[in-house]
Amino acid sequence: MAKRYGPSGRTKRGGSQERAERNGQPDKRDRRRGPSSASASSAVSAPVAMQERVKVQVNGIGHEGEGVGRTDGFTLFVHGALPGEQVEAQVTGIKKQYGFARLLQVLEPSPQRVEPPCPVFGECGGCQLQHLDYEAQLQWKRRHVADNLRRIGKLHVAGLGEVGEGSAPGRSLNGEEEARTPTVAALVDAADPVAAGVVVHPTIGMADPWRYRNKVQVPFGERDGRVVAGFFATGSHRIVDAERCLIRSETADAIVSIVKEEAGQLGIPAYDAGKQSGLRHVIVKTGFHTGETMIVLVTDKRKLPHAKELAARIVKRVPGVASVCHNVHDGSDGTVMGAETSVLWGNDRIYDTIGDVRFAISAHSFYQVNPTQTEVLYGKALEYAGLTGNETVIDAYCGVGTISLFLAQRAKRVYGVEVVPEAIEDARRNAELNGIDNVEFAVGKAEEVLPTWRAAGVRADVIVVDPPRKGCDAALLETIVAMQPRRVVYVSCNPSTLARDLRLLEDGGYRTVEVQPVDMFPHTVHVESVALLVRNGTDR
Ligand SMILES: C[S@@+](CC[C@H](N)C(=O)[O-])C[C@H]1O[C@@H](n2cnc3c(N)ncnc32)[C@H](O)[C@@H]1O
Repeated sequence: MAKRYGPSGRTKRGGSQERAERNGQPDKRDRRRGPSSASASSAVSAPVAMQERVKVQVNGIGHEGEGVGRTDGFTLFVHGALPGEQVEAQVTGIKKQYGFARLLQVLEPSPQRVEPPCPVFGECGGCQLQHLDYEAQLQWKRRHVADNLRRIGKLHVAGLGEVGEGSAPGRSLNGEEEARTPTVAALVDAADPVAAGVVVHPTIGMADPWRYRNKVQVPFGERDGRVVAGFFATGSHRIVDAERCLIRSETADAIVSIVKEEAGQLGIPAYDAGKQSGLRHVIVKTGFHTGETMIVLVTDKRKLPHAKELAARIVKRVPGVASVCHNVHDGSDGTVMGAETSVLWGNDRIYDTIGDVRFAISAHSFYQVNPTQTEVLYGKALEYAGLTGNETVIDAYCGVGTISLFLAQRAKRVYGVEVVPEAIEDARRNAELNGIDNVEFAVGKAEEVLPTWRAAGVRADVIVVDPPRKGCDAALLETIVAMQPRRVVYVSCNPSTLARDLRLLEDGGYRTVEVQPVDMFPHTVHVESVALLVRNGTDR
């Protein structure tokens, strides 16, 4: 008889489900998560009723890591269920085209189901896939990228058939499908690579996919006169008190406990939304290669009582602390830090290296959070750029210049553009720190700055883009097409906007040669990838 898994606290409902139940209206995200657009226009009357217990055959993974399955042909989203499983679930929300259900028990478990090692998995909003074997996570991420390229980008993906063929949207790659997928080497060596289609490589995972984050942001609060610190429960601002997190370092775990303890002893209050006064977040950043640590204490008021004493006590107990800062954030805009930061102890920045390049990291700097995989990702971007030392390269969306400086070591000249002025200050400082003088940074929107560079006579051989989740502005893509670089390297944290943008570039005369997914965020649904495009008529 099949082993039965109880729902436990680990299979709690997700945020969008709660939202949908609250207001009875599909919000934007709910609409996005519906079944395939092909059937979206025809209303289907649901064959299930609220609270009904149903059997669901699960065949996919949704945007929030939930199982996507069917009962009587009706699509249900079930948190905690996995592809290939049959589960019993209770219907908790019904829309025209789909519904939500709470997992009651797994009747036929997937062979890829594993026991999540974290005791708060499902309750915490941080990880979504700990119950799926790591190899299977990597396979799903590859498939997810390929599906997006095919469905949204209308690209011919090597080995995965044409649009409309094969798997349903969101369907996971199971072992059988993986076995049918031709090997990458076979595809790359194919006599006609254009006809073979875009090669989506197997996701590059981590040898040890735990404790990988170099930055954590821990919310602090008060409940029943007690300080709580941990993470926000899925889809809410309720803080779940937790001392350990398996994707942050043990040092970060220890630091958070120490701050909690010392602040308690000094009588420093934690943030209480009603009273709005006290310690709101503790941020810990660590240089992976240097071991240097920065601790940022975020409060809602300018005054942090016993601030220096607290900093001194932390430094005494934590080896490797190079900086303790105080940041004031009195808003409720959903961001963690405000604009004002002062140093309580040590320096205003720490240092780390990526490859041979040294970077200064301040309290505000954006810096990739998985240092091991960042080297893999940037290494791929560098390989795809195909530099010989004679090229002019543009790095759009350059942040603090990480990719720009990485590329500058192999290019004639690199131009970086970024919209945040402080990031460009950091980028210039980082160039100086490394004695790199063949880079030029500009503040502004990439879609506005690139046309001015073009007008000024800049001719790019390679353009690298690394946009935020919403992808590239269409005006930027048009400028790229007009500038006709030999290669475009697209680094993306969102496969759907990647696919949309690749379509525009393909229509503008580029060919997507290959895409490499890199697992920057193990145990989450996030997928990072880097794509190589070449101008039609050029060899890769
Ligand atoms: C995913 S990050 C990449 C940063 C950098 N490449 C790295 O790896 O550290 C995207 C960056 O694009 C910047 N950005 C957002 N919109 C922009 C725009 N329209 N033009 C230029 N930069 C933009 C953000 O501030 C952010 O630094």
